[in-house]
Amino acid sequence: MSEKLSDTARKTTLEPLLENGWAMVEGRDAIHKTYEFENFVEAFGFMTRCAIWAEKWDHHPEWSNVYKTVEVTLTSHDVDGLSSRDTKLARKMDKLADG
Ligand SMILES: C[C@H](O)[C@H](O)[C@H]1CNC2=NC(N)=NC(=O)C2=N1
Repeated sequence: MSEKLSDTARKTTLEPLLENGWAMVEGRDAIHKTYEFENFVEAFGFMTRCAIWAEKWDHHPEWSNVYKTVEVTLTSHDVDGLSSRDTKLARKMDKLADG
């Protein structure tokens, strides 16, 4: 359990993500990103690496995969909105997607 992101945290931790391919989801306090990979194995490998961190941090993405595309939505269900667990997981996912 944590708290919804404060206005200050939205400026310091959310904005950099919004400049790096993440976007607010319409009608929800949630962020979304579409990752494109070379092929299915790269996409599924990314999901496997993310899943290990998600489980370790007990924070789980809403996501789907079609061939080499992975769609990710992050929000914190327990606070019904964005928390620092979402920005932390988003940064990790961006790192894992890079290599
Ligand atoms: C009991 C357990 O800690 C909760 O169900 C966790 C698990 N993973 C979660 N993931 C996300 N995205 N939001 C949550 O509120 C959440 N809660």
